[in-house]
Amino acid sequence: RPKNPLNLSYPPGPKPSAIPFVGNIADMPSSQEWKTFYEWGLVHGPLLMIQVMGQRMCIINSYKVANELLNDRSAICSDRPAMPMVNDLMDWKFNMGLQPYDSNYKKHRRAFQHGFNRRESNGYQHVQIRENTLLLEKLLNDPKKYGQHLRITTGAIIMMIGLGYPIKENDEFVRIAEAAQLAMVSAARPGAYLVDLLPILKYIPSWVPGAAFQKVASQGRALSEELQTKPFAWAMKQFEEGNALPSFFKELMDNWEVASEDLGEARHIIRCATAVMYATGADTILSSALTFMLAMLHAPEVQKKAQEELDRVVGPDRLPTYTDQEALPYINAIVKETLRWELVIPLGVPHRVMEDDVYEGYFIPAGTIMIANQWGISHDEQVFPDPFAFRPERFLDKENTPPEPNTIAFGWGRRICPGRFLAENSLWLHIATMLACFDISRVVGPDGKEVIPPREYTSGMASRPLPFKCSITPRNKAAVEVIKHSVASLPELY
Ligand code: HEM
Repeated sequence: RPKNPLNLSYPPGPKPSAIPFVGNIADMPSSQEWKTFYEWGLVHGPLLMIQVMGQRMCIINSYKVANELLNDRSAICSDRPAMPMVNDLMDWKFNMGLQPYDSNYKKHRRAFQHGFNRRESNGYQHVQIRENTLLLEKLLNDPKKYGQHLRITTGAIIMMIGLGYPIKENDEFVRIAEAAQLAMVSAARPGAYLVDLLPILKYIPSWVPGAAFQKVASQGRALSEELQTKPFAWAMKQFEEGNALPSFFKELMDNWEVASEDLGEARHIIRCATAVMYATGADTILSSALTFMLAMLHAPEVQKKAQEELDRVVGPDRLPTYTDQEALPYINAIVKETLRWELVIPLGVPHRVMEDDVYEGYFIPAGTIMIANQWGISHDEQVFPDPFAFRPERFLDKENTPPEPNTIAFGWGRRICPGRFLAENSLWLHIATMLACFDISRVVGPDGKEVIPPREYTSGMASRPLPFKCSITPRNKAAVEVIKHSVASLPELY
């Protein structure tokens, strides 16, 4: 087929190097890529193209363009780039999020959609309520360790929903999942490892000087193996003994045909899906919950307003819960603003175009990698005026409603995050109950002044705030009583 038959121009972008082939490699940022890509957008426009070692990549910095390319043309834009470092060397092929858009992927996706559609996701609210109530108690007793408590809570929620597994202190499965996830996200940054650009490198043994990635890869591979086998073996045993609690795993085992007509294949898909579930679910929810805490230190007036709403609608005698959702518009707006203000996956997960395409007169050849700069899109001041401020009010303006941040933060088209309903449920409950019970405030520094922690985030495919100090104190006696009473009324076991 003739390439670019009409000789159209490619989308604009920063000028490539004069050295043939290397393209824009020298321009590629090594951290916080989304900020550089956002600045490029201001110079070159909402759709730009770069080229690195012969690989073309489009970077999208606008909601409209992302919708038109990644949602409306999802049928030709849902493939993933080959990521040899992660997929082959670290053996993350089990992760449907990284699989090419083919019939195998579609089976994995179907299992996930079945397990986490809106109705199924709401069916796990009792898990979120229980673990969240236990979190409030921990924060009452030991608020300084909030980061650690939150991590354990999100891990506990995911393990229970995914596998029906109650985590223990220093839990082995949590350790495996966290270590594997960390290895994966740091390797999956666009261009983090040269091997993704030069796939031939994957055949170089690890003792060759400069081939450090081989060592990283072999550690990653061992973790991936543990992640796929150990928790699954535990869950299978429970299932076979008839002791399995309701979970994503059990739902799929009971209805395995949704994954495949063939039992052997269905089991394989279920094993992969449960491993993916806790590899993708815990860290992402944790990151958004931490962003909320950080935002409260930046926008104390928001916290006051939210607490007024909670006092008026819910009152001092009980915790807010899911049935209050509709009556709490300001809390709902905070959840939206949390998803917009800082992004859990700032550059999304890259898509890959499967057929030549033309957009607004520009040529986009098949094989181009499409990166939606979700951070940049969420900070487009044409769409979200005063984008760096944490201002939930923007979602309450009936005349001028901006796009819903959950249509940005969770990605696009046929690849949109299948865990989004579950994630939003967790984040909502966390935000509503934290604001009902606690004042989240700045600590006072040695100079007697309040410290506002900077908005500093880790680099990598998934991003979260760097550790920051904050003070978490019960709002009043009633809040302490409500927490204690709620914990006491929890059933002893699931
Ligand atoms: C605040 C929390 C979360 C955020 C912001 C988030 C965001 C995302 C994004 C941006 C993508 C890529 C979509 C695309 O390619 O355009 C994605 C994919 C995915 N997410 Fe999430 N996610 C979150 C929580 C979860 C949870 C709780 C689960 C599991 C229950 C989950 C499972 C997945 C899976 C399996 C994929 C791959 C989908 C595919 O390639 O078809 N995520 N997520």
